[in-house]
Amino acid sequence: MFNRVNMRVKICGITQTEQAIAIARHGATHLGFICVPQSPRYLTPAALAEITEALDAAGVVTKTVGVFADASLAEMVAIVRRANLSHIQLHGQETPEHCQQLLAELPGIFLIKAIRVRTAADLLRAETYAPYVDALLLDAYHPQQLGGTGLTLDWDALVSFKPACPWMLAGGLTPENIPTALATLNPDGIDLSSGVEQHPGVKDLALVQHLFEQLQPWLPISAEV
Ligand SMILES: O=C(O)c1ccccc1N[C@@H]1O[C@H](COP(=O)(O)O)[C@@H](O)[C@H]1O
Repeated sequence: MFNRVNMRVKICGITQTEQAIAIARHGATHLGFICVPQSPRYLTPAALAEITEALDAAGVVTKTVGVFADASLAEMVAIVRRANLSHIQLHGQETPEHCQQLLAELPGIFLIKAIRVRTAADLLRAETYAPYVDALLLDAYHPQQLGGTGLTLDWDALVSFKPACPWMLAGGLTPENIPTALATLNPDGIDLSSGVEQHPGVKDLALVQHLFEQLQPWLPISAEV
């Protein structure tokens, strides 16, 4: 078993202040907030800003990730500024050109491009984003849902995925399957949502604690990028 340093651990789909604080204290390096109105985990900009202000007030140091899907540049800029987010995750059909426009508008933002993987061609497409983003994220494909599906990727099909930037594994990760996922692959980070949830938007803090127990062999973790 390898001992991974600089592992990023993102817990996504958080909607409650107390849970955000607790999850960061468990060791999450990145907290994800869904800014996609169709999602059952959607947070209004006001509710998101309330949570990030509470994190600051509690002295919690963590990266805050706004998850968007095909949102307008103006909307993303407004929400990032209002909630003082450190990261944006693009989970829709955004192109490398969109990534460049976003970085020009928000210099200093950390940009994660999510690719929903169906075929090997999607992995090649993912690599074309590497010059324009800080990290890639691979998620499972679902025909009707953009994310938070609980579906896992075919990890064996990802073993040769070595993009020219850090990458994070998502899609159906749970405290139980995370050791196998990390032993199979060598991602720079992991991202969990429904696998540590009671129901959409409400996390199960016992599962979050179990996750970090399972991650002990891969610690220390790092919030870089
Ligand atoms: O979680 C959502 O509702 C969501 C909606 C729209 C875009 C992305 C969304 N979530 C992303 O899904 C993956 C993980 O999902 P899971 O662990 O399989 O439940 C993660 O990248 C979230 O950011």
